[in-house]
Amino acid sequence: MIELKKNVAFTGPQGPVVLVIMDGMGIGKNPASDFVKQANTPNLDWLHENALYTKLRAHGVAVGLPDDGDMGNSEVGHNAIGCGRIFEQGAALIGKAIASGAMYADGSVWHELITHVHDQASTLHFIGLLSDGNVHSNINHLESMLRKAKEQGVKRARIHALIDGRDVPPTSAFEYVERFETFLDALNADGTVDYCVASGGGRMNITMDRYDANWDMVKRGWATHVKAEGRTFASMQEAVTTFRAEMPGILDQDLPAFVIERDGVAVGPIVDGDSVILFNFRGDRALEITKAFEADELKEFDRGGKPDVMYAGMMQYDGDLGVPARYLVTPPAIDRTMSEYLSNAGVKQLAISETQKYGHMTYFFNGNNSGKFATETWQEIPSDVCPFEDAPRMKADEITAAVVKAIEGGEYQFIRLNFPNGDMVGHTGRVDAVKLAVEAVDEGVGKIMAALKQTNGIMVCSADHGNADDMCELDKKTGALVLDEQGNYKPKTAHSLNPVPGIVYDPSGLANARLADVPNAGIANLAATCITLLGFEPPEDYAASLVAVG
Ligand SMILES: O=C(O)[C@@H](CO)OP(=O)(O)O
Ligand SMILES: [Mn+2]
Ligand SMILES: [Mn+2]
Repeated sequence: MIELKKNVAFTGPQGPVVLVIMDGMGIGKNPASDFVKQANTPNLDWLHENALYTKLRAHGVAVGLPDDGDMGNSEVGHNAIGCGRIFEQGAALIGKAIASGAMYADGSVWHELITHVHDQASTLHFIGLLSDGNVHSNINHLESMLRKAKEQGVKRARIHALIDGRDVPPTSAFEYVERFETFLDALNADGTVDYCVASGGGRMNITMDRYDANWDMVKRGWATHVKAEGRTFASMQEAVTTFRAEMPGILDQDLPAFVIERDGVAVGPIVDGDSVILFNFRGDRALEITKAFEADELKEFDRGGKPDVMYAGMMQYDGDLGVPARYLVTPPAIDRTMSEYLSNAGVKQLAISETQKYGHMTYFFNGNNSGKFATETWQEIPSDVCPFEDAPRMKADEITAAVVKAIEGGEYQFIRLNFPNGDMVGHTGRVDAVKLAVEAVDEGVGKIMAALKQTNGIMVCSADHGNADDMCELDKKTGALVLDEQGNYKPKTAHSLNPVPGIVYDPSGLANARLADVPNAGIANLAATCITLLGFEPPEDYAASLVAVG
């Protein structure tokens, strides 16, 4: 059994240690684009001046992504925070499996899927996010697989393309649509194959729901991709153009569903005998559509008959549940998480957030496993199903109230929570709402501080990556706002490459916590920090604690 040693110099605070993750609230480079900075945040400002405060890296190789051009995201961020080490993540592992050819080797799942298509004289389908955001998917992976399929004699492929605008600029669809249609034209040019887009829609409208927040999205995705039911167009280009003309200002992520037809017939319903690859590698938004393909019985919606297909995910999405049954690349083996260590040490732990980020604090935090350790309690506050720019406080007040109650109750020694506001509202690109979102988080932090002061507990406050800190496009060289022809800034909906705060607030001072000298500190250092503040010595191979105590 993995164990923690007690620290003799400091055996833990009287009250709990509370880890606050302010999702998507980093430290911006330009105040004009930084709506964390622009918001009224008396509590965070006070902490900046008076608490232990440092900057932490939360993107690129610091969280296991292929390179420092990759923005952080919730999956890799919470993985790093929860397991205290940096694992090479999905995006990097798939890139390597493709480059080495291991993904396509004889005996691989890929090989099985292709053999199935040959044996059944059927169609190979791909469903996934069409962008190079590298958060949920990468269009390069899709293109590599299509080239390989042609090489291996697959005659018919159909792509069900989800439009992004959330990990890439908000209305950048054509960049990917044009690139992809040109790519397909080249593959089809010699007449030996028939590969085309069959359906699609905005990623926040169909298919990619998470944490059971809104199964209607999956229901719409199923109707679109599998049943080929819905509004029809001759091409993806035509669909996007039409929707934009009909709904001025619509963001790519919200585009309605579309089905592609030729001569009055849908080109690619998914039918018995087909092979289906979900080419998204990240699990949260892949688990529900995977369930729709794999489960014998589904209570969430009526599938109207499930085709008998061979289904695979790009990765295994849930290590505990073993979902999906087939996957192309093995995920990082994230083990010995902080939750497991603390559970073995008998530390009672509470994880809490609202639905939209609930799995971040549980499943992602525990290394993409949905199982709970013995001393853990998980609490979900149901999220509203609404545009979050219209309700930027989201459930911050309810989360705060539950955390304060838990602090005062004295049952838990470690409480971890996620405030989704900065990120979820940040993704809408609506800067006024973002300010209100950040202010709601600041108020929550203030109330948690007050409760910790009463109980002699300690707060560690940070973020998983930036978003609200970078709401406008900035010039890559000068850092100045990029303006359009009318002199308006260009809104950004994606995460940022910015660092995030690492704050330790110890109102009683009993831990005698002081910042340690940790070069290149990142969010992976937060696990050892919490363990240290709880009165234990962190595991030797964990990224070092940001503080020394005792
Ligand atoms: O909404 C999501 O799926 C991602 C962005 O693609 O955001 P986060 O990583 O913060 O969950
Ligand atoms: Mn996040
Ligand atoms: Mn996000």
